[in-house]
Amino acid sequence: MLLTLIQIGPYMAPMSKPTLTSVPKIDRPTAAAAMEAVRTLIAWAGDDPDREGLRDTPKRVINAYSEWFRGYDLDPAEELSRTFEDVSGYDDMVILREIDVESHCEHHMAPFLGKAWVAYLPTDKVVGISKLVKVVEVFAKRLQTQETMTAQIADAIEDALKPRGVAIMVDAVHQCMSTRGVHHPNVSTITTQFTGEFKTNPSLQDRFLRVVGK
Ligand SMILES: Nc1nc2c(ncn2[C@@H]2O[C@H](COP(=O)(O)OP(=O)(O)OP(=O)(O)O)[C@@H](O)[C@H]2O)c(=O)[nH]1
Ligand SMILES: [Zn+2]
Repeated sequence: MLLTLIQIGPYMAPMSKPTLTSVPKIDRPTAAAAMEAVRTLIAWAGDDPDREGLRDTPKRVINAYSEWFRGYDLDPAEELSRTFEDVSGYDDMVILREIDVESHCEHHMAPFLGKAWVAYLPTDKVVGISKLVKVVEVFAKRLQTQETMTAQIADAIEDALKPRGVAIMVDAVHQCMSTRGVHHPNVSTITTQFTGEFKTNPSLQDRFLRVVGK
């Protein structure tokens, strides 16, 4: 699956065919223009952007955006570039449980919050376990669908480590469904992506799912 890119406004430059994990190349507007856009949204919501309590809000919002969307400036391949080969023949799956996921849906820009489980079957090398958490972060800190994010995490690990297989599960609650729209706060969404032996070997897939406990 490839990212669908829609040509919008003056910020989108012509680009080459994207890969699953690439980001659009755009000319970013200035901080001043972004803060002006926040003032417009405040007024559109019905409040006065010059009111004392709201005067610093545009600055706070763009600072918050820099945190929530910092994944556009991060490269998953770089996070996974340092590997270790001396693992004394260890060749079974490595699983990271319950990695916190804080992302934003690309449809409403509302948070979706949950957990990710990341597993891979090493070939001749392993990667530092914190780097796998960082890969989840790279993709979570972008505007996402849960399906795309799940596939991108698997793809980045596949590309970098060439493992015998990758298994990813994400379980998250979307605030666009809990605080608006259908208002169902107790629904969570589960997505999975299996590659290699996790896809072809049902008993390996079962072991992963038992660890996850779903
Ligand atoms: N598949 C998928 N859908 C998502 C995700 N995040 C949000 N959505 C859905 O995106 C859809 C957008 O639907 P639209 O009809 O275009 O927008 P809307 O009128 O705001 O829809 P409602 O949320 O149903 O009010 C909604 O059904 C959301 O629940 C996601 O990660 N994956
Ligand atoms: Zn949404």
